[in-house]
Amino acid sequence: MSGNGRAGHITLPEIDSTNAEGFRRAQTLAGPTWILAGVQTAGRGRRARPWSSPPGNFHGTLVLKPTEPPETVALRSFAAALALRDAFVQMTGFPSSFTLKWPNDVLCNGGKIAGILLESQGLNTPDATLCIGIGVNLIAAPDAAQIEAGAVPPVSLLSETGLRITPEAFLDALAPACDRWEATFRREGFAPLRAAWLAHAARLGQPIRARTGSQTREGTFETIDPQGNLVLRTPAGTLAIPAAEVFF
Ligand SMILES: O=C(O)CCCC[C@@H]1SC[C@@H]2NC(=O)N[C@@H]21
Repeated sequence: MSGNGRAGHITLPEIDSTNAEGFRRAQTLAGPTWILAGVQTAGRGRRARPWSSPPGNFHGTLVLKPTEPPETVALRSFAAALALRDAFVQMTGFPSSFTLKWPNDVLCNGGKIAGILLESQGLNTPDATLCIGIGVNLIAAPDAAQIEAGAVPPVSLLSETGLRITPEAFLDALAPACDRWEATFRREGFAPLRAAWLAHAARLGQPIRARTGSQTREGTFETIDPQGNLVLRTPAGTLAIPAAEVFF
């Protein structure tokens, strides 16, 4: 997602979190930069969950300096999900295996293979930083016992396809895919990303549950709207939900 040419790469053997490192380095970086780590000792997931980060899996962060307002910056999670799916399809040749789960998980044969954590600081200021953190279970998935009841079970690329892909080889596919979706987003806005995302959405038109705080709503997954909200048709009416945990 460099926008103006290829992003730089920094590879580290071990770090607490590539997102944390992205923020520490942000003001020293000349332009968009990938930070790749062999191991994370404090990998973080969405909703303050830990992210299992063993050697052989992909743990990387793309550090950007966005100039747009927060609601536009947030839409880059869809660009990242689409880029991830493109990279998986390129590496495996199995397009039908990879689907997208709102807001920003990538599934393989219905199991969670990758997650995205967008974190930002100082948006709307000259020091604005966006860290797009991406974790991919290339060779190992966390134990299903560690996962919340009802959540999509984790899988690895190795378990699902038999392919052993290194993190470096994965980045070679992912970085250009991110650049392509970033260029599309800048040129044409969210509409083409929304259309592509919906074309690969898991459970579209089907019943799902969306948990926001202590409230869980059941309904039909209608679409995502032009702001990226989940649109859920419920007996009480149609809701546009900006943030939730989705269960199938
Ligand atoms: O909860 C999720 O699904 C998102 C997981 C994101 C994990 C990645 S691994 C690289 C980057 N660094 C982190 O600490 N987290 C993200």
